Amino acid sequence: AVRADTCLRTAGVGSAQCRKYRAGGAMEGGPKFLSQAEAQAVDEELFNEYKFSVDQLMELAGLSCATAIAKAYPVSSFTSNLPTVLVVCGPGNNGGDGLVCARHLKLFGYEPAIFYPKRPNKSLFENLTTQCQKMDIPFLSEFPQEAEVIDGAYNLVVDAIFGFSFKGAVREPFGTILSTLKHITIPIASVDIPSGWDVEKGNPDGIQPDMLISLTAPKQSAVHFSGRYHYLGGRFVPKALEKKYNLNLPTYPDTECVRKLP
Ligand SMILES: NC(=O)C1=CN([C@@H]2O[C@H](COP(=O)(O)OP(=O)(O)OC[C@H]3O[C@@H](n4cnc5c(N)ncnc54)[C@H](OP(=O)(O)O)[C@@H]3O)[C@@H](O)[C@H]2O)[C@H](O)CC1
Ligand SMILES: [K+]
Repeated sequence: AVRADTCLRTAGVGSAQCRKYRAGGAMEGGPKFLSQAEAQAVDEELFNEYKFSVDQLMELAGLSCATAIAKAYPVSSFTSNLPTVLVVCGPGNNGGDGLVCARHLKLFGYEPAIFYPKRPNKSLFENLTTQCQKMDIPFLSEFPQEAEVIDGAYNLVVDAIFGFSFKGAVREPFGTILSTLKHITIPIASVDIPSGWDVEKGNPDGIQPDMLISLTAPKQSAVHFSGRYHYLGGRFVPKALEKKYNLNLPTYPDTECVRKLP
């Protein structure tokens, strides 16, 4: 059995195995890597046909992210006195996952701080913001301009800026933020997709996260992920939906909400 991501690393992009993957098929023994349209179709079906609410799935997605982070970067692995983490949240649901993740990180003993420059005028996001504020999670009023300042103040950056709806050239203020994040030396954990990457093609000049937490199923750009930790989270996909889209999801260990991918 060959997995799509390992096949690209070991057999090479041009190999027959990888052509099979790139045509969009599920690799034997590994999850299907979704196109942008497939990711959006699965998402819509979860909400419209299966009647999940955004709040429900966002809570599970954000909890998955915090859990995966706690497995890969336990508080005890940080060398600084305080287990500080900077969570950068974007304007859509990926940003909402980041807010939920920050809240769970705080409950897990981390010291998260949030930068959330573009806040949608919707009660879902307002409520998530209030929850974080009431849990004494600080919101930064400005993004640090120098990569060294981020390196000095934090142990990890959670990238929850853009997910599977990202398209085109990055607009401000996120262009400047991503340029700064390209120069930090502390690890980046990206939620669902490394922000600024094309959902299918990736971005060789973009940020290069150390961790990727793919939600529901990996997206095609995940084959270009070269960090140390790739986790799958969002253990909420009904079997019938998994079958319909040939997701070929791996099993999660007992009651875990995440699993590490090779
Ligand atoms: N099904 C699941 O597994 C679930 C996934 N979740 C998470 O949701 C995101 C997808 O969320 P969505 O709200 O659809 O989109 P994004 O968060 O990716 O981004 C949308 C916002 O980003 C802006 N945008 C898009 N492109 C650009 C750009 N080039 N520059 C600047 N800004 C951009 C966009 O702005 P518009 O002006 O275009 O509207 C939006 O504001 C998924 O990845 C998961 O993380 C759910 O939490 C749970 C279920
Ligand atoms: K992201």
